[in-house]
Amino acid sequence: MRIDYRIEHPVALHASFEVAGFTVLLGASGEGKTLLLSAIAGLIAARGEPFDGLPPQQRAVGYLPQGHALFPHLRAWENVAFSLRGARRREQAMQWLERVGMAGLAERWPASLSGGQQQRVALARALARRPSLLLLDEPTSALDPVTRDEVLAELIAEVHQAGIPALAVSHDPALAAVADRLVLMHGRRIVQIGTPEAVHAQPASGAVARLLGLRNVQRGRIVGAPGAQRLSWPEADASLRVETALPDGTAVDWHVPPAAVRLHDPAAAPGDAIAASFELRQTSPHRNYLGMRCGKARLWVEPPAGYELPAAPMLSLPPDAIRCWPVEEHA
Ligand SMILES: Nc1ncnc2c1ncn2[C@@H]1O[C@H](COP(=O)(O)OP(=O)(O)OP(=O)(O)O)[C@@H](O)[C@H]1O
Repeated sequence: MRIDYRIEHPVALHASFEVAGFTVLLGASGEGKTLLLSAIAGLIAARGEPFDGLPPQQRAVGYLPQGHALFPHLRAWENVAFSLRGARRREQAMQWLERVGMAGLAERWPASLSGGQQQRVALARALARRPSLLLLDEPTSALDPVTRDEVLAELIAEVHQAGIPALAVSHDPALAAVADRLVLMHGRRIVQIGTPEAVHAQPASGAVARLLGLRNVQRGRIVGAPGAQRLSWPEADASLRVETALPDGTAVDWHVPPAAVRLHDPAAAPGDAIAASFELRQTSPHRNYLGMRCGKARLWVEPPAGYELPAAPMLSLPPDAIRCWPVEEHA
């Protein structure tokens, strides 16, 4: 389904993109993601397709606002039945609750349900309207990481099974990772669209790289003519070797993958290595990162297994591992 909406107030925003399967619109706080969903749902004044000019109740959207917004004075099943009409509304509501694994808690009040359970009831309520488009505002924000992954897996399975295109807006890179399609918003416009694989392989800008949650996105400037270029990194008072076609003086966002950063003992460090000090360790089941302070900046390093950090480590960055993007005007 093609979305094309233009908002003038309270901020100017234009978004045009295709929603297919589980589509995630990723954007920083304040970009206008909630406004866009409200516009599509008909809750604020805006022009656009689909649903242009229709009052909210006539728009075939299932909208899950932030915090789920269940009616507190209605039981779980009554929340789901809210938009249903006819003698079978209770039965139908129960069928939707069954689908999201909540039939056993149908008589509960929203306040007695966990965040994940409320989310499922809200999803059942949105689906019960038989929408042609599902809108989800920050669907993972109220959930702890374990619940988040479970609820998300169910949500996506449900979206795929129901065959309803879903647009989720978020600034959570974890949500972006499970999308069928990613839409990146920066500076109140769409800056990149693609599968998570394609976007991760080629982020269009430093802003996109930050939105994807990449570690080690820094600011700098290209200095020198092609062939003899350096990357000036003021925060660390460093000048790095770099391979780029960008001209002398270009302000850049740049990125180096943590696994590409080399750690050295000072006695064996290359001439242009940067002095660093250990700040923190971040360990997860599959990854082990060291946060290293370099002047005013922190660089994340992913050392080889069993690596013993020297007392005064030095860091070097292979030029071919550094990716540079010109800084955008509005960045
Ligand atoms: N009713 C309003 N009056 C004035 N400004 C508003 C109003 N609602 C939103 N804004 C402004 O519009 C911009 C976009 O807001 P919006 O809530 O859509 O951002 P968002 O991308 O959803 O952010 P977040 O991720 O923090 O929820 C923000 O700068 C916000 O301050």
